[in-house]
Amino acid sequence: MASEKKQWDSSQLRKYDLNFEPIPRLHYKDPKIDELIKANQPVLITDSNIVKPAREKWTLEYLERNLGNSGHTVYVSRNHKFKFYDDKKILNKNNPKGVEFTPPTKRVEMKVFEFMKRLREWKRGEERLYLQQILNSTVGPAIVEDYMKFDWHYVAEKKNKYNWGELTSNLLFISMEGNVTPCHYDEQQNLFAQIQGFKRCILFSPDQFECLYPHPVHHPHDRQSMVDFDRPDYTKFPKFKNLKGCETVIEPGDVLYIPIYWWHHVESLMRGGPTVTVNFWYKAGPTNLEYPLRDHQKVSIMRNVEKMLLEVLQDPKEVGPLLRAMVLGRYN
Ligand SMILES: O=C(O)C(=O)C[C@H](CCCc1ccccc1)C(=O)O
Ligand SMILES: [Zn+2]
Repeated sequence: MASEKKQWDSSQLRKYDLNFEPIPRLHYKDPKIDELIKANQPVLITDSNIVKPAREKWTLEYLERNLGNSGHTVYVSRNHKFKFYDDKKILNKNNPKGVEFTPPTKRVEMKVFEFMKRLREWKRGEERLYLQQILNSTVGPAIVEDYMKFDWHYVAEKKNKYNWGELTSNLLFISMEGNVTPCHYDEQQNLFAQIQGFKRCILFSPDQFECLYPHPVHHPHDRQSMVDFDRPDYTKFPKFKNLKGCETVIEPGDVLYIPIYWWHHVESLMRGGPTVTVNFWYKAGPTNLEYPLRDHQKVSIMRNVEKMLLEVLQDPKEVGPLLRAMVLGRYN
């Protein structure tokens, strides 16, 4: 059969000093999908109807007409990176225990027609925009109607089979081509449904924690890697060169399972046009402690130790010295 025209090529992927295994791509009826999800392994699910109505209708024009007239959350960046930060951890007058921090991106409320205008008129080199909006009652009725027609039976079946917690939110992402969400992990299970355009997703398992150097838990960039993938500082982060990951390029109609605590770097392909994604975030299900512990459970334990130490020491500057005093020369 005529070879399918490849819809993108490797020149559209950013170059990193790393190489990756491919993430398995399986048809949504393939039972191997369940084995992988049960084992908390990433898998790309193709040809599903999970977000079928969106696949059929959510063009940028349709979204502009139907996303509703309230302001939407848009991040603005002077470069291609949109490193997420948690406002609640920034030092300010009503948060004296916060951290001195200059946000790398601006967050603004923007009407959808203004966002779309900026998208259409954007020239390379100008500041970039990234709309990241929770799908809730503020969106127009047509969007709500399409949302109700997602294949909720399929996602409910997965949720129950793996005893995930409840669905916390669906976020809508509308990104300019070339935008990057730097490497981070979330404490939620994630079904990541691609609607328009192509996104390259690079994933690392929780056991790569030592190679990715996350910011301290109390930092606004909690859960984000400190390593700049574009210019890694191998002196500060020597283990970054041992990093092992897997990657895939998701296409419209694909759904990527991003397991809880798995690191992920996401980029909208360069010169690939705007991208539209909807994610499904689920809380972790109840976990009974079984031994040997899973790697993501150790990450959760480390987080709790950092939180507890900050709680009792009060001063973030004392946490490092105490941990070093406790382990150096004793536990190594
Ligand atoms: O769905 C996910 O988990 C992603 O990381 C998708 C990612 C945008 C995420 C922005 C963000 C990062 C951290 C906390 C809250 C929001 C993308 O697609 O660019
Ligand atoms: Zn994420």
